[in-house]
Parts: sequence; structure tokens; C-alpha cells
Amino acid sequence: MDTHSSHLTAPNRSRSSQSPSPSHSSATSSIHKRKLASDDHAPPFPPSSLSADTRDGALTSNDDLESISARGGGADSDSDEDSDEEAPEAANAEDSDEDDSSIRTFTTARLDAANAGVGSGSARNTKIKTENLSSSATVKIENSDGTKDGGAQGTGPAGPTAPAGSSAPGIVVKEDATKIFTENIQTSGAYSAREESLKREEEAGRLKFVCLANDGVDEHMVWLIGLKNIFARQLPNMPKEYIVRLVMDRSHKSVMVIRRNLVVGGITYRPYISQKFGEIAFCAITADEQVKGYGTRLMNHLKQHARDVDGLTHFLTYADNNAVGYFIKQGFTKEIHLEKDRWHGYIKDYDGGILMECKIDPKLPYTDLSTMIRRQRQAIDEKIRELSNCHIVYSGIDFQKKEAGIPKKIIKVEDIPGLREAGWTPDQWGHSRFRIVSASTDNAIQQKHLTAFMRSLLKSLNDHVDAWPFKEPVDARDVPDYYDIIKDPMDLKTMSKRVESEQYYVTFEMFVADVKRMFANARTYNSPETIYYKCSTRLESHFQSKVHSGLQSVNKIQQ
Ligand SMILES: CC(=O)SCCNC(=O)CCNC(=O)[C@H](O)C(C)(C)COP(=O)(O)OP(=O)(O)OC[C@H]1O[C@@H](n2cnc3c(N)ncnc32)[C@H](O)[C@@H]1OP(=O)(O)O
Repeated sequence: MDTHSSHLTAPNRSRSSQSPSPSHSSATSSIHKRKLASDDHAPPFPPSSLSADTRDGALTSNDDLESISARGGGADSDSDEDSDEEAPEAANAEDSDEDDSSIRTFTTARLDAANAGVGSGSARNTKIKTENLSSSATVKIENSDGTKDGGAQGTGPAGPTAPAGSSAPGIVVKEDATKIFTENIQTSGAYSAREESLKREEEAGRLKFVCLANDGVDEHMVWLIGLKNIFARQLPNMPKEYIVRLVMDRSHKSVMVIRRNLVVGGITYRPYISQKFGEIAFCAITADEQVKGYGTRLMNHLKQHARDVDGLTHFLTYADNNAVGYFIKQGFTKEIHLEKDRWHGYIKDYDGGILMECKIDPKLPYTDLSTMIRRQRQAIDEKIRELSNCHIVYSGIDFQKKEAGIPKKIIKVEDIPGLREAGWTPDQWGHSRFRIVSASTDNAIQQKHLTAFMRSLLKSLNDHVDAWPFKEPVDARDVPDYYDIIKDPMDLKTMSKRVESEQYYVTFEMFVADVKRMFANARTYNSPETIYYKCSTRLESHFQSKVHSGLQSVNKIQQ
């Protein structure tokens, strides 16, 4: 037993890692080959509440691992992960060095046990349970409030999470205040929305975040194996033996997302209590649950736990190249500000990874950031209200229209609700885009001239020999599919109504746009050889010549 368990300690970890041979092809990670710290500069094993005697602890032999794994494989948790990874894992066993023989035993036994069925798995379970119960050195991580991590499901948030309605140290958020903020602000960013939704799931007991280590508790071991399986699948370039070793190493802790008693993902880290920093070894979410916010919430729980329970101020990690973006979004930087003597020689070196650092804020309510963001939004919103009226929403303009799109009543610009309040004055008319064709200041006279001009053009069109197809709106009874194809119909009769209303065409361009639309419709619906198409072309050139001569005579009068 002693020989088996000793590989969990630092020297053996280094020795075994000297010949890692990750031969997997990469699906989700870039090459992430370990180049572990050698024995000579491996730091003394730091005193930690988790580094209890490994010989008498809960997991004391590969037999234990085998039986747990067998049971884990048989459970609903991550059963697909297991089945998918078994073949490569077995194949990979050949690559392992001698120090990994225990892991090979573990893998083989797991396969055997899984094949043997539930019966043999439960026999193993019983054995572990007995051993665990008799083990006085089993270390259990407890929450600051004294409850055990990974407690029974349905008992509310577990792990280091602050209970609902409470707040993180240093920040007091009363429930009522939270409610007001929540109700007042309707929209929240994607970050807050995801955090809030997961927080609600936690409060409803459907989701929990637990932080635990290899403590021998039956349920915890199943979860750890489930997490190991996710790591093995999501980090295909990482030797599986190495993953098992660290996840099961008692100096490492794992924060896990558990949903319906299944592990969704997690982060395994090693807290260096004396150095006040932690090293994130692995981080992954199961494939079909990625980019749903679990990774972010997981990291927030980790930070809160590491600060409040472990007393850490920083995290370091060798981030996989593909995951650098994720770590940046979690507040990690490539610049390392932590004094080198606090971490150098402690953390493991990796090839192909980028060393990143995250400073843990001493006050931030990491598991309730969405409430804090709401409060900040509320404060900014109130300040804006003090300085401007942009939050006031006026009733809209009644755009109800009579036949031919003519407004039922004329609305004076100055009567538009909110316009004056926004600082508009009538002398700003010149900035309006609804300008009459002439630069004259007498709008009424200009409108009369415009109407007369449009009336004369319409008469000229109506009198033309090719006008007959355009005099009336197309009758859908005659041409059933016409309005399926022509969505913006126009005809001379409708234009005439608009001209006579003296309200519709406030610019000449609006009138011309209707004429052009009428001809374009004819050429859209009809093919070029048809009479309708030819009529539209001839009538349009007639219209253009009339407009041209009409505008020339207007110009002459104005000169
Ligand atoms: C030390 C190490 O272990 S390094 C290896 C890290 N692990 C892996 O690469 C394994 C495969 N990937 C995963 O397991 C997951 O995608 C994780 C752990 C990287 C992220 O977990 P998720 O649940 O997907 O993250 P979450 O949904 O909270 O996303 C947070 C943000 O990061 C972004 N993000 C997630 N993964 C990545 C990525 N690989 N690269 C860049 N951005 C990412 C998301 O788009 C999201 O952005 P947004 O807030 O602007 O919308």
C-alpha cells in the first residue's frame, strides 16, 4: 500500500513525469506536453490542510482507484465519457513508463470491473466504504460555515458558495435592495444574464458547485472520477495517468459543477497556502455544456473559495493556447506581477502552454457579481437621469392614415411631443429634411406652386395615349398574383388623391418617387415584349421631358 500511495507525493510526481509521452492527437487543445519541475527544484511540500498522511488516507491503493472507477463507469455519471475514452486509454498504457504501472493496473481493473457489471462494482464500493470509515486520517474539506462540501443533493447551494441572499465578505447586499435593482433594470448583458440564470439554478438546488479533494467519501470519489474523465477527454494531449494522479492527489483540490448528481466540469488546483497562490492544473467543461457560462461561474466559485477558505491572493496557470481567450475573460493576464520568489520553483513547467496570472480581488463578491453589476448599472442610470431627460419617453405620433396614405390630420412639427423639451426651436426648420423645392421662406405659397406643377404633370400623364394601364390600381380579381409580386403598388389615381390632399407630397422628390415606382412595378411584373412594359417605357420618357420643360420654365420665372 505504501508503495502505491507514495506516487501521490511530490517527488514521485516529478519522477513519473520525466517521460510523459502524450501521443494523442489534439481535438480541442494544442500540444500541451508536460515538462515537470525536476526533483532538485521541487519545493518542499507545503503544509496544507489537504496534505494529510497519504498512506492511511481514503485513497490508499490502486485497488481503491480501480473499484471507484469501476463504480463510476457503471454509474450514470459520465458513462459516455468512460466508454469513449477506454480504447485510447488502454492503447496509451503502452506508452507509459514503469512508474505508471499502477495507473495501468487501475485502467485495466476499471475495464474489467465495468465488463463484470454492477455486482462487482458494488463489491468494491463496499470495500472502500469500510476502509474509509475506519480511516481516521481522512481529510474532509469543509465550508467556512462548517457544512461539508458536496453534501446531499437538494439541500441548497453546497460548497463555498455564499448562501442565497447573503453576500461576500466586505459587501452587504440586502435582499430588498437586490430586488429593487433587479426590477428596475430590465436589460442585462450576456455575462450577467448567464450568471443570474446559473445562480437561480443553484438556489433551486438543481445545480451545485463543490470544492473537495480526495477525502475518501464515496460520493466525492465518484465525482472526482467523473471529473477526471472530462479532463481526459477535453485535454487529449495530457497523459491520462497524470490527470488521475493530480486529481486524486490530496494536495490538490477540485471545484466541480454538479448537475443532477453528474459532473459537468471542474477545475483542479493546488493551493500553495504558505505562498498564498494557487496553481490551476486542469480546467474543463464537458463538451456539450461548453459556452453556456459554466466555465465562468466555476472560476468565480473557485476564486471565492480560494480567497475565503485557502487565503490565496493569486492564481497561476499554464493555459492551453486554445483556452487563453477564456482565461483572459476570467481576469487572467500574460503579464506575471506576482513576485517571482513566491512562485518560482513551485509550479510545474509545461511546454506549449502560456503562463498566466490572475489576482484575486480581496472584496469582490465573486459568486454574486451579477448583483454588483446591477447596482453599478443602477448608479450610472440614476446619474444619467440627473443630467439629462433622455429617459423620458413621450407618446408617439398618431400616424393613422386615410385612403392613399394621406395622414388623417396634419401635425405641426412644433406639436410633436418631446421635440421642444429636447431643445428644438421653430427656427431650426432649415435643418429639416422636409424642405420645399424652392428656397423661398413662404412655405404656403411654395406648396401651392408645387401642387399646381404636380397637377399639371399628372394631367399630362393621364392624357397620354399610353396611360391606360396606369389610370387605376390593379384589380386583384383580374390579376390574382399581382400583389404577391408587387409589394408597393402605385397608379395615377392614387397619386392624384395624394396631390389633391395637399398634405402628402411635401417635396417634389416624393412625387417623382411615386411615378418611378409606378413604372418600375410595370416592368417588374411584365416581361419586355408585353404592351404594359412598352407603355411604361414610353410614358416614363414623356414624363421626364415634361418635368424637364416644367422645371426650365420655373427657373425662368424665378430669374
Ligand atoms: C489550465 C488548463 O486546463 S488550459 C485548458 C482549458 N480547457 C480546455 O481547453 C478544454 C476545452 N474547453 C473547455 O472545457 C471550456 O470551453 C472552457 C473550460 C475553456 C470554458 O468553459 P465554458 O463553460 O465553455 O466557458 P463560458 O461559457 O463560461 O465562457 C466564458 C467566455 O469565454 C469564452 N470562451 C470559452 N472558451 C473559450 C476558448 N477556448 N477560447 C476563447 N474564448 C473562450 C466564451 O465564448 C465566453 O465569452 P463571452 O463571455 O464573451 O460570451
